[in-house]
Amino acid sequence: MVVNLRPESWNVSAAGGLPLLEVRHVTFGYELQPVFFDVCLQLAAGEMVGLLGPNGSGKTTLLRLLSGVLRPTQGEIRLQGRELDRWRRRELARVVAVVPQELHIPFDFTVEQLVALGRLPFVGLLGSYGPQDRARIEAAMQVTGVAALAKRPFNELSGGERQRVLVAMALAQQPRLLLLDEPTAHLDIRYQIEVLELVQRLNREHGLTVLAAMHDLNLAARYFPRLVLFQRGIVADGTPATVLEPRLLSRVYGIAVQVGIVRGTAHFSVVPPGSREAQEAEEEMAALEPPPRVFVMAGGGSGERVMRALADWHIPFLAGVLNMGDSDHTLALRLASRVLTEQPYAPLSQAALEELRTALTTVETLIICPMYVGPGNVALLGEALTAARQGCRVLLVAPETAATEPSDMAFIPDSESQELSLLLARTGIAARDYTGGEATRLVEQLLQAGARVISRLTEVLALSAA
Ligand SMILES: Nc1ncnc2c1ncn2[C@@H]1O[C@H](COP(=O)(O)OP(=O)(O)OP(=O)(O)O)[C@@H](O)[C@H]1O
Repeated sequence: MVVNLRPESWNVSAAGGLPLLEVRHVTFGYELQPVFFDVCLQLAAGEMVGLLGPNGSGKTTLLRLLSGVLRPTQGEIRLQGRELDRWRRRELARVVAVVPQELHIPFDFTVEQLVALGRLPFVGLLGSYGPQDRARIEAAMQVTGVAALAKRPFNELSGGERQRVLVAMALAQQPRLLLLDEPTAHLDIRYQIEVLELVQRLNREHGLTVLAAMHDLNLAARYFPRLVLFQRGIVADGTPATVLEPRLLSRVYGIAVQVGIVRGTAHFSVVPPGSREAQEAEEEMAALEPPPRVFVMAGGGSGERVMRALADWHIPFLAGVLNMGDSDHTLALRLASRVLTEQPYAPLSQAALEELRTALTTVETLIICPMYVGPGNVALLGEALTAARQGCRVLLVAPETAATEPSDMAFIPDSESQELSLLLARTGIAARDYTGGEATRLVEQLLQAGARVISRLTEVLALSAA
C-alpha cells in the first residue's frame, strides 16, 4: 500500500499566496492573568518552526490559541486567510492537529481505536469509517511506527510509544498544520530523536507545516530551520544561528549559555550558574562589549524609540525594571546588555529594587522614558531620585519627542518656580500619573536634583554617548 499522508486538499495556491497561518496583533490573558500582548507571527505552508522559551513564557497558551481552543482577547488569527473564529470545529480539525504533551485516557482504548479517533472530523460521531478512512488510519500508524502496537492498550505503552501514537492520531486527521507541545518531554534521547526524525520526514516528504514548542535547544537547532524565541512575546525569530545567540539566551533564560561548534555543527550547552565554565562564559561575554554606562527605565512601549535608537548607535545599555509580558521587556531582551526583570504584571519586589539600586551605581546616565506610573512601578522614580542625588545624569524624555524644540521654549520664565512648572509640564507626567500625585512629586524632585527634560532623540543619544 502506498502511504499517503499528504493533506487531502493540499494545494499551496489554494491559499492564494497568503501565509498558512497569521497571528495579527494578538493579546491574550486568562481570567485574572494577562499572558502576552500584541504578538504577530506568520507561518508559510511547509515551514518547520521550533517555539522556544522558558517555563511559563506562554508557549502552550500560544499553541492553544492557534488551535482555536482559546480565543484572543484582542487581535485575530487567520488560517488560510480566514479568521479562526469563522471555522467550524470539524472543519478546523481537518486542517490543524495538535499533539499535546501527554494525554490521559480514562478508558482502555487500544492504539488502533485511539488513532481512529483522529479520523472523527471526517466521519462524524455517528458516521462509519469507509475504506479510505481505514487506509488513512493504517497509514498514520505505519508512518509513525506504531502499527505493530495496534491491538495494545494505550495506557500500557511506554512514554515514547505513547508519544508516537499521539502523533499518529494527529496524522489520521490529515492536517496541514501540526502543532506539537514539547513532543520530546518525558522521552529518552533515543525516542526524542525518533519523534523529531518522524516529524522532519513528515515535513519534508508530506509537506506538513509544523510548529513545535521545544525545551531542548540542541535538538531545536538540529531539526528546525526557523526558531521563534518566546518570552511573553516574540523576542527573536529567525535561523538557529541568529536566535540561539548566547547573550540573548542568557537574558531570556537567566542563565549562562555557551554556544560551540562541533565538527562543523553548532551545538549548545547550558552551563549551571556558579560553575567555572559559567564564570568564564560571563567573562567572555563581558569582554565582548564595554560595560553599559546608560540605563533605560520604560514600560508599556514608552521605551521603544529610545532603545531602538541606542541599539542603532551601538550604545550599550541596561534596562528595567520591566515586567515580563511588557512589550518594552520583550524588546529590551533583544537589545539591552542586561534586563532587570519582574514577574508578569506584578508590582516591583524588594529584590528587584535592590538589584536596580546596584545597577544604577554602575551607570553615568539614566534615561526615563515617558511611561505610565502607578503604585506598582512608582518605586522606580524613587530609585532614580537617589541616583540623581548621587551624581547620575538623569534625562527625562518628553512624550512625543519632536525633531524641533516645542514652541513653549520661546516663553522665558521669570522665576525659578515658573521654570520648574514649565519643565514639569514638558515631562507630561501629570497625564501619566496614576499614583494620586506621588509620581508628579518625584519628577519635580528629580528636576530639582538636576534632571533634564529632553525633547529630541538626537539629544538623548548625544548625551548617552558622551
Ligand atoms: N488555564 C490557565 N489559567 C490561568 N493561568 C494559566 C493557565 N494556563 C497557563 N496559565 C499561566 O499562563 C502563563 C503561561 O503559561 P504556559 O503554559 O502557556 O507557558 P509555557 O511556556 O507553555 O510553559 P512550560 O514551558 O512550563 O510548559 C503561566 O504563568 C501560567 O501559569
